[in-house]
Amino acid sequence: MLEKKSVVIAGGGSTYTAGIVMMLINNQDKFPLKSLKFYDNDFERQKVVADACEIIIKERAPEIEFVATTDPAIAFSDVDFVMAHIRQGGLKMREMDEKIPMKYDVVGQETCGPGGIAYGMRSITGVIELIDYMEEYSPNAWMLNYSNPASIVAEATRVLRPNAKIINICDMPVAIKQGMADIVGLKSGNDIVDRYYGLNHYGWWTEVLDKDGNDLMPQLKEHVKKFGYGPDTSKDDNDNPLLMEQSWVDTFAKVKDIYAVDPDTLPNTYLKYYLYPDYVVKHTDPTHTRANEVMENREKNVFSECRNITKKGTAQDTTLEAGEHAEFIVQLAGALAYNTHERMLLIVENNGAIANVDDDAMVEVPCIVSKRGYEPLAMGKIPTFQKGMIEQQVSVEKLVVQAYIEKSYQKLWKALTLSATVPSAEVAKLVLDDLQEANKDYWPELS
Ligand SMILES: NC(=O)c1ccc[n+]([C@@H]2O[C@H](COP(=O)([O-])OP(=O)(O)OC[C@H]3O[C@@H](n4cnc5c(N)ncnc54)[C@H](O)[C@@H]3O)[C@@H](O)[C@H]2O)c1
Ligand SMILES: O=P(O)(O)OC[C@H]1O[C@H](O[C@H]2[C@H](O)[C@@H](O)[C@@H](O)O[C@@H]2CO)[C@H](O)[C@@H](O)[C@@H]1O
Ligand SMILES: [Mn+2]
Repeated sequence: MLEKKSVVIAGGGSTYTAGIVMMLINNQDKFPLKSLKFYDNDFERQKVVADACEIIIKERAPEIEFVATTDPAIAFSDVDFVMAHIRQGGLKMREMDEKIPMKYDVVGQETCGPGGIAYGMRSITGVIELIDYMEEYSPNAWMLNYSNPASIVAEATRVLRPNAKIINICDMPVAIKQGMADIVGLKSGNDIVDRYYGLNHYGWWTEVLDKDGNDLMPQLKEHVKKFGYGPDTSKDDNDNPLLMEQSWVDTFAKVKDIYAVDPDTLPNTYLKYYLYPDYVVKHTDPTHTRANEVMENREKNVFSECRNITKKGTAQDTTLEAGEHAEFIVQLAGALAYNTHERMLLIVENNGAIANVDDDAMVEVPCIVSKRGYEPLAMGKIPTFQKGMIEQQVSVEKLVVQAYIEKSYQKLWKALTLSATVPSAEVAKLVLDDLQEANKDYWPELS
């Protein structure tokens, strides 16, 4: 009989909250809950999701105590896990992050390049606040953090709260592994055992095996060479839900060109922003970016379905469902709670995991997760190409965090200048000045 746990979801009004609730409910045999709380700093937004989730819980797992609140003392008391996914500034500020760089023909992206840097400068404040609430009200709890940009958030928490029990995570490798499983005919990404190294949204696979130890890389490389992580276009058998959206279809297909640069490894999709920034700019509509698509699709759909459930008073035929994103965070909580020793990709302090990268870099590598926390696996020495890229990007992320702490315009300018997505210091300054103006309600005042 497993001991029941209590969870607070921070960012209760997120478009991902309902999916995590569905996953938690479906996993009551593996991760039983005593209580589930929602916390958000926007009462109205959270209420839409909370009202629907209250109905879902009453219908499917009425034994779980449910509370939604904007009061940190209520939210963070007596919990074992904080599952965090806040978006400081909301999707409206994401739109700014994406559109401002595009004015100067620079990649406009949520987590990469100047947009990611701008978002990082907003997120640090919010995530540090959540850590402080957790440490005040439930000092033994773990925070499992999805809030982006995960690399910059991870570096900030390493520096500002070095002893905090926070694990920063990303679902992109999880989604890619599901894509790999589809390519080789395995059921799930969980059937894959991998070796991977890099930073968040910036990494490479060196080994992909099945559970019997068979090497899947040759088959995957044959596929990726032709189709990236997209489906074989000669067949009509794609059922990956992510590939229902054209922008993700394009991203998965572009992996073909990322792979061509280093055919010894298999890449993370996000490397396209650093290796092909000119292509990305050329293929982005500066007046209608991904933030617009998310507001018009995922946000609209989730919120209208939640309102629908509340209006009907039942969720019996709901379209809300749990995906890989929810599966990963619930699986991680289960591994920490019940000592499963599962192998998972986490964003952790390097300390030798990548032998020829600085110890204090926040890297993404496979870890063994148990009641004691996580133990990173040694990935050994990496080649010159990846080492050079990683050192450049780690420096960008460190400069952002230093700029935040020291309130330094100069350091932030250096961070943008050093990003592989930005062509010159001059362009970096133009983009930075516009981002600073747009973020004046969120960033520390820089001088
Ligand atoms: N790490 C990953 O791989 C991964 C995957 C998917 C989403 N995400 C991240 O998850 C987050 C949520 O994404 P979304 O599209 O659902 O965003 P969203 O805007 O729909 O939801 C975020 C919620 O956080 C709340 N919020 C913002 N600042 C807050 C604060 N300081 N304290 C408490 N609540 C706060 C907002 O009111 C909102 O309800 C984003 O940071 C996104 O980038 C990360
Ligand atoms: O543009 P968005 O908001 O749709 O996505 C941005 C996020 O993209 C990645 O997450 C994917 C994930 O890989 C996939 O499994 C599924 O859950 O969709 C997610 C996006 O909707 C990325 O890892 C995140 O960091 C981004 O925020
Ligand atoms: Mn991610």
